[in-house]
Amino acid sequence: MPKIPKTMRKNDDTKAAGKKGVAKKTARKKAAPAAAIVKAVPALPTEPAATAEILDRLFNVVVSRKGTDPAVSHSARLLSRGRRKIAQKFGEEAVECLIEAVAGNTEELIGESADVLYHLIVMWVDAGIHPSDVWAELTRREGTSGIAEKAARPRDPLAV
Ligand SMILES: N=c1c2ncn([C@@H]3O[C@H](COP(=O)(O)OP(=O)(O)OP(=O)(O)O)[C@@H](O)[C@H]3O)c2ncn1[C@@H]1O[C@H](COP(=O)(O)O)[C@@H](O)[C@H]1O
Repeated sequence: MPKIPKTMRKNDDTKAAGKKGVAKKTARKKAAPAAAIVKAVPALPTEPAATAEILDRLFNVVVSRKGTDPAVSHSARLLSRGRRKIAQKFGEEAVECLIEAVAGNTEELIGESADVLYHLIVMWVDAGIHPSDVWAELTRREGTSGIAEKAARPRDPLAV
């Protein structure tokens, strides 16, 4: 076999693959584009992202439960029991929430916060309030400090 100059051997993949180390390098080089494609395709989400959008979704679910079987749906049961019961349940959950906050129980506070939000949404459904009404009010307030807002309120002349 005729002797191949060193410079040519360097560019010959077949030769290079036969050498330990060099073969690995070549393999890595060739695999790179495929790896990049795999990285570029995001994995399909198996469950919805845990964001505040859950509040809108939960509202829609609770609305859909209105008038359905109270034996099957807790929301339907609560809604069928009327405004006073709904408000009472919200109040109970709020108290449980503040108890956990004062006790410094972080995990329990998270759970109770979820209870409060769920019961608040049931209260909105009963009262005919749409979440977007509340989001609009929060947006209107955005950027206004509570201190400034309070100072701008008209003073009650009868206040002591
Ligand atoms: N987020 C909640 C949620 N949070 C709390 N709860 C229920 O709220 C109830 C609170 O328990 P309590 O013992 O305090 O209330 P209670 O059983 O009414 O007790 P009483 O005051 O009547 O004695 C429990 O049954 C909880 O399971 C909830 N029930 C439902 N949801 C959501 O609402 C969706 C629809 O639920 P259903 O309407 O049940 O289909 C569900 O898929 C969830 O996403």
